[in-house]
Amino acid sequence: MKPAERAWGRSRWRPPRRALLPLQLLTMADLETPSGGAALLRALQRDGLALLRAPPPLAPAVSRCLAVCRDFFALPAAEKARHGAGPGSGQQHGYMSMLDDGGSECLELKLCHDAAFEWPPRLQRAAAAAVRALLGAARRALEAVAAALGMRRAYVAALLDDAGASVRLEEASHSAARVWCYTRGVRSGWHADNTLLTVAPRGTAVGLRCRLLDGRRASTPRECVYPEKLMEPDQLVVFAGDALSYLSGGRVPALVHEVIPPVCNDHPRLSMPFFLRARRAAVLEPQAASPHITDPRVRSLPPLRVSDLEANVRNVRMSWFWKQDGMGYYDCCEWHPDEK
Ligand SMILES: O=C(O)CCC(=O)C(=O)O
Ligand SMILES: [Fe+2]
Repeated sequence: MKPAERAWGRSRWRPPRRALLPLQLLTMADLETPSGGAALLRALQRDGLALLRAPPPLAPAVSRCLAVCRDFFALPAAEKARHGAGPGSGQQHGYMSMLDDGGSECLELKLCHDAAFEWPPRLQRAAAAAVRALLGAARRALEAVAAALGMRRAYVAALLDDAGASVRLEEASHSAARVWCYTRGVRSGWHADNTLLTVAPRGTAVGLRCRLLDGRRASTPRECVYPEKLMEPDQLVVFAGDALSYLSGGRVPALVHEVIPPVCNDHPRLSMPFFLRARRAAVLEPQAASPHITDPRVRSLPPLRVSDLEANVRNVRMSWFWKQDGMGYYDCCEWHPDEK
């Protein structure tokens, strides 16, 4: 043993855990302070993602929801199909099977469902607790980032109108959790989410792979990170999607990521990312959000309806100047089938 190692072994001092992480780790209390918000923004800009220690009720609520969902996914296909609601004003939600092409299936659990949606038995209460906890954390993270960006608080709040279930669905925020079941171990494909922010507890197995931003070209594993390898059960990974990226005029990049689920049909990987989205009818206006921005490229960004961003009309999500920098970070991105 070398002397330095012996000294280390005797010392009672241990480096703080966050020093071991290549990723920024924040608490909910950090988000209440300007320096915490600035640290989250810096991490989203530098790495593309950050870790957030969630409030104590979150982890048990998510585990309970995943346990009920696991039972649901084990049901016969015809029974599961009864709990899907096709695209409509509230968008597709409930059960969706992509087993034939993507090898996965999921339950999209929204805050507001349209009348066609029938909850799977036992799921509603477990899902509501988990979704509410994830929504709370995601909103706090968004408020903190928006404040650090100097965005108008009232503008951002108005994008997220989560009024009760009786509202018109087009006018309601369609934030949602997706419980994914990667039944056949097929990779999801690289993509950026269409969200303002995505927050996700770790899945039941490691599978999420993210392109680190300063890696830029993501062709080698060294430039990617599997955040779930670093995460504790009470932590969330937080990253931006294209809606926040647009609203910030590219100051916050949307994280490029994919899922490489383990191939194990008996114990498929389950995950529960939460997508914080604006109302579908809302219009994203970078200048209105941040009137102090003088960059002419940002000032010339036209207002963009959330539903157009989500439908990726005329490939709008690849047209923005910060995606044209030639560095390849956004290369090879695919859109989810329901976003085409
Ligand atoms: O399953 C996961 O961990 C993430 C899924 C994902 O990236 C998505 O639904 O957009
Ligand atoms: Fe995603």
